[in-house]
Amino acid sequence: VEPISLGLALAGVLTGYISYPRLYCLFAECCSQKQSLSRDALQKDLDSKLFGQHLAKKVILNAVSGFISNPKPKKPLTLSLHGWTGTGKNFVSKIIAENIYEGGLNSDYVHLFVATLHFPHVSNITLYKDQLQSWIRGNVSACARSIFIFDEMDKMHAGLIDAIKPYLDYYDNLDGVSYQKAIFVFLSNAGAERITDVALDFWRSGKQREEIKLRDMEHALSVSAFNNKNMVLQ
Ligand SMILES: Nc1ncnc2c1ncn2[C@@H]1O[C@H](COP(=O)(O)OP(=O)(O)OP(=O)(O)O)[C@@H](O)[C@H]1O
Repeated sequence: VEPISLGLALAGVLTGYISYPRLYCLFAECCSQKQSLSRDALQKDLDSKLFGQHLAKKVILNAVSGFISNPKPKKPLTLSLHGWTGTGKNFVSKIIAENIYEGGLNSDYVHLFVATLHFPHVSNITLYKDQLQSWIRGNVSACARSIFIFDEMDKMHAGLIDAIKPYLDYYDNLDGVSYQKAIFVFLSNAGAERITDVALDFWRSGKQREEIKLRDMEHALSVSAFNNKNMVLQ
């Protein structure tokens, strides 16, 4: 094969690879890869991996699959998961991430922040706030379907929570960026005592754990939220 013909053929393949996104996405992770999510696959994952969390399973399945299948959501999806340590909050976030991006938590489009690790010093709050806002803005500009997971929300400075709040609202765009397809997951131990109290009350009255309804928890959590400035649900 002549060098010129070979060069032209290679250039043609390269141009096709770069300009035809689906081809490119066969070899590299793409933001648009999983614009649709399999509800059945998510349900199967939740059923087979997550135990004892019937309420979380149901809410997460409906919220995540409904949100991803909506081509024009009015606001980002915000999930706030509460419970004692070791109840599966990080675990379920990983399941959600894996069902949206093949790389799961390692995906370029999934961002995990741990309050005590990433924002440890109260004296640096202004700096953290600027960095966090530009991180969110930059990543959503690059990929509208970005996922942000905030662990230890109950230990996060209230000023930083305020910095995130504008992105969770019904804005078409903020400074030229639309956040409506993004997903924010907040993990917190706040409200855990109330959740345990409700479960204990059900157990004491001889009821099954699965009989606990979302409204039983919502009431308990709203009381907790009212008394805790770091609860996102407020
Ligand atoms: N409901 C559950 N079903 C199945 N496995 C679970 C469940 N809860 C916890 N696990 C297991 O325990 C491990 C630790 O749980 P995980 O890190 O998700 O807890 P957490 O609620 O995020 O705790 P923390 O508040 O300390 O961050 C998980 O990786 C998983 O293997």
